[in-house]
Amino acid sequence: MEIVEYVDPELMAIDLANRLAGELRAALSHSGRVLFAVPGGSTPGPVFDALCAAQIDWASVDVLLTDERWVRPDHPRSNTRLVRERLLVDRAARATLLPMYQPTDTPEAAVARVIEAITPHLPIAVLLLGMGEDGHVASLFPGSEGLEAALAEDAPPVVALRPPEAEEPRLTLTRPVLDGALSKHLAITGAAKREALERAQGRPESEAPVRALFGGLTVHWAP
Ligand SMILES: O=C(O)[C@H](O)[C@@H](O)[C@H](O)[C@H](O)COP(=O)(O)O
Repeated sequence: MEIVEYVDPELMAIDLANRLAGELRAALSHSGRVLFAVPGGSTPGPVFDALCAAQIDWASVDVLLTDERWVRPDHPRSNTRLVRERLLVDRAARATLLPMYQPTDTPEAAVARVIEAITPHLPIAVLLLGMGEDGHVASLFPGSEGLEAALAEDAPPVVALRPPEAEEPRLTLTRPVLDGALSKHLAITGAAKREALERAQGRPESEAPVRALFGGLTVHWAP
């Protein structure tokens, strides 16, 4: 794991967007289509704002959420909505958003359809993750029933989880898909997340799921 430190979150967003754009271009130079996986939450918005204007062959990029909150796609907490409003605009409007949501009653009922839709596009070429202060990444929250299965090497690509700490049920990519990304970045801000990352190093994956993805991970941190 490598840690890149920035002076402030604004500079981090710009530098990280440049780096992601460079990696997407490089991936496109030897592949017809590339898969770019991104988190929801509050951290990636400024990165998306910078990245959406990048000169990339966006028409050849498929975008996938690392996880989705089980709310309608027009809900303020929807990650699909975030990506549509902040990333898939400007030049990036030509990218294709793969579904991480289906209009089913429960996330469990959506899993098979989401797996069918995303599997032909794997592996992830470029992965961006966020992290919670509890060490969760994507929606791999400590304390969730089903977490162990989602962290298994042979987990299905997507599972539904109902984390006790989260406001709503989730659909999430699992360890083999996230860890199989060709390039992995984690963006975090603030002292509490930096401490959480350091604490994670000595803890089991079940207590700090971010640990499962430490191999080859580049962490971007700003105070
Ligand atoms: O939908 C989500 O909640 C996520 O994808 C999640 O894994 C997020 O990245 C972290 O919770 C950090 O969230 P913040 O960036 O809002 O702190």
